[in-house]
Amino acid sequence: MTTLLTVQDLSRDFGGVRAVNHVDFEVKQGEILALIGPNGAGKSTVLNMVSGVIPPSEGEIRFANQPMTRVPGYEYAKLGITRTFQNLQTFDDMTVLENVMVGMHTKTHSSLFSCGMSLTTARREERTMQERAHAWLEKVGLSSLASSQAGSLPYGKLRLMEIARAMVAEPKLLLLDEPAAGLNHTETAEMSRMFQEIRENGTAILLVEHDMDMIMTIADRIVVLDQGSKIAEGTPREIQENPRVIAAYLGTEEQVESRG
Ligand SMILES: Nc1ncnc2c1ncn2[C@@H]1O[C@H](COP(=O)(O)OP(=O)(O)OP(=O)(O)O)[C@@H](O)[C@H]1O
Repeated sequence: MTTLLTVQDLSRDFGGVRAVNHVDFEVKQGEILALIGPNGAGKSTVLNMVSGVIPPSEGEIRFANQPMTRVPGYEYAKLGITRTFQNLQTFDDMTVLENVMVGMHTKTHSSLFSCGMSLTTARREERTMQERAHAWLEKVGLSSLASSQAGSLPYGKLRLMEIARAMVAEPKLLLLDEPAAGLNHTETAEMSRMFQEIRENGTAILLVEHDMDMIMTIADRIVVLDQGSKIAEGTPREIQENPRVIAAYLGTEEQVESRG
């Protein structure tokens, strides 16, 4: 499988705190890679660097063989990386459809006035955008709520809306920060199925998540961080059996053994 994303020797300091410490991993085309670890392990910081929200202190990020360190954050969607956030980033006063269409601004031409586009072309582009947004709303099961105000939607549905918004840009790599947070069991299972479908359609996923059932069901590979450093990498089965990972989650190895 071709490598899509390469993270090499990546570190990030916040003042005197080293949040991420010399981390390496790769995401291959069309795979789901999960980034897990106890609270404060550095997962969101890695995701924020990979999505261009914050720069690394050291190290390199390459996407489709291109160094990303100097690429501004707003260019990422155009290059094929989109993301969702741990804390929802929605526009409550806009409709669900409009919220999803926001994800397509990088795919369309600039405004009618700035580029002198003809009205017919602009209308055609708007129609195409609407059709694509509707198609994604259907895939995430929100078609019937397209005209509802986003602010009126329950939390679980807003999470689905965010995924539709990230997917309308047709990314090669989708970054997800705790997509199952606050969802019930049924919603999490539905979301897991959707991620598998997204992978089958060729988009790779880098996922930060605490829900181990979801991770173990959908991840092809897992990278484990603890206190900023990578402590393990492997298949879900390898990770479940790794003593260093068990120790990081539950305390010391001795404690784990004594629990029997
Ligand atoms: N903007 C910031 N300023 C200062 N310290 C920060 C900042 N962001 C993160 N940190 C620190 O960096 C470390 C890693 O945080 P990060 O949020 O990346 O961990 P995480 O693995 O995503 O945790 P969680 O699972 O609790 O979300 C923590 O010690 C955190 O307090």
